Amino acid sequence: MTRTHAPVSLPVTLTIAGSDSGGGAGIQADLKTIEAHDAFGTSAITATTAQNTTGVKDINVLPTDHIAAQYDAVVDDFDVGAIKTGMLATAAVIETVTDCLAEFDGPVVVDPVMVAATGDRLLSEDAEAAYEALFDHATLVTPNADEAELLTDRTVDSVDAAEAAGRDIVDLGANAALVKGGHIDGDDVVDTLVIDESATDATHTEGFSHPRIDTDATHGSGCTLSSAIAARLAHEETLTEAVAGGVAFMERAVRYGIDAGEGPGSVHHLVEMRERADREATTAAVERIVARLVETNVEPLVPAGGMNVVGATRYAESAAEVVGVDGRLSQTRTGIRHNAGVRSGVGSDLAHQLLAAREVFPALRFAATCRLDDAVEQALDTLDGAVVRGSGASATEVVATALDDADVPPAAIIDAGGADRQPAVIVAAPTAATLRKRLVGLHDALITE
Ligand SMILES: Cc1ncc(CO)c(N)n1
Repeated sequence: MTRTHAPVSLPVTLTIAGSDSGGGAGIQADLKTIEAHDAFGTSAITATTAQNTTGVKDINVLPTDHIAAQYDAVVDDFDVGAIKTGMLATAAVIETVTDCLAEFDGPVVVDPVMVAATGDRLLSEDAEAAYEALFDHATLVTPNADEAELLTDRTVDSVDAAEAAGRDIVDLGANAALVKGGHIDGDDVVDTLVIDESATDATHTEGFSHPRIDTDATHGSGCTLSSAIAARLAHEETLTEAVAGGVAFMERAVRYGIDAGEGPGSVHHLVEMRERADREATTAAVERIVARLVETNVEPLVPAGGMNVVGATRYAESAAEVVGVDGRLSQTRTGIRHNAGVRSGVGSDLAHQLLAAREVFPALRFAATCRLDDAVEQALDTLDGAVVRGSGASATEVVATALDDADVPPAAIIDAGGADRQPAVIVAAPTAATLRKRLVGLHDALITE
C-alpha cells in the first residue's frame, strides 16, 4: 500500500554567511532561526571559521566563484522569498555578493558583520567601504553601534546619534537601517529603525525599546535578529512588523541563552518552539502534584478561598506560558477536589506571582498557595529552604519585595495580605517533585504536631 504524499510549501529564505563551528552564530544560527520561523532555510557559505565561545581560531574564506555558484544553485531552483547576509569576510566577497544580489528583487537584510562578540575581527581591515555598493540592494541594514560608527564615521553613543547614523546609511543607498542599541549604555536597549520614505524624500524613524538582559552571552544575537527579520519578510510581514517581531524573538533567545562552552555561551535560537513543547510536560507535572495533594488530603493547608497550583515552562515569560488548575482546589465534605482541569493561560494571581519570582530566580518553576495561620507558619520551619516575607498593594509586589535581597531561591514566600487579598503563603520550587515534597512535608508536620 502507498500513502498520499502531503508536502507543505514554506517560504524559502537564503542566508549568505560564514559558518561558526561553535554553533551559536553564523549560518548555524541563521538556519535554526529561519526554521523556527516556519520557513525553509538555504545557505551560501562565504567562509568557515574555527570558532567557539572563547574566540575565533581560524578563518578560511571560500573562493568567490564558489560562493557565487552556491548562490546560483539556490536561486536557480528555489523561489527565494528573502535573503540575509552575514559574515562576508573580505571586500572581494562583498563585491561578489553585490553582483549576485543585483539580480534579486525580493527583500534583502544586510547584517554588516565586522567583529565577533569575543572581539575577534570577521571582516578584513578596510573592507568596510565595499559595503556601500551592497547597501543599494538592501531592504534593511542591521549594524550594532560599533559597526554603525565604522560605516558612518560618527560616534554612536546615544539614541539620537543612532538615528543620525541610520539616516547616513539610508543616504548610502539602503532602504532602511536598524541601528541596534545593545552596545549603547542604558537600562533599556533602544533599537532605532530609520526607513527611507522615497515618496516624500524624508525618513521615518521608529524606536524599539526593551529591557536590557544582564549578560555578556550575546554570541549569535545579531545573526539571529537579521535571520528572524528575513524569515518574517519572506512571510510577507511589513518591515516594521518584521523588525518588531524579530526584536522580540531575539530578546527571548538572549534571556534564555544556552550555557555551553567555557565562554559566555550562545543565544537559544529555538527557545519559542521549546517553550511550546514544554507545556505538555509542565501540565502533566502539575496534574501529578494535584493528584498527590488530593490523595494526601492536604486540607489543613488549603486556604479558605481554595488552593492554587501552577507550573511555568522552562522559558515562561507570560501568563499564557504558565499552567495551573483551572479554578482552585477546594475543601469539600469528602476531601479536597477540583472540578476543572489543568491548562495553560489561567492567568491567576499565583501565575503572575510565579512570573515575578522568575524575574529574580528563573529556575523557579512550580508554586502553590497555602493557608497562612499560626500552625502553618510554625510548620514552615521544617522546610528545606529559605522562608521570606513580602508586603505590598498587589500580589506581584509582595513577591518582588520578598525577593529584593534574597540570594537563593526561597522555599516559601509569606504574604501578610492586603485590601482584597487573604494572608497566604506561597510554596515554590524549581521542580514539581520538590514542590510536592515540600507541600506533603508541611502537611505531615501539621498533622503530627
Ligand atoms: C561565522 C560568524 N558569523 C557572524 C558572527 C557574529 O556574531 C560570528 N561570530 N561568526
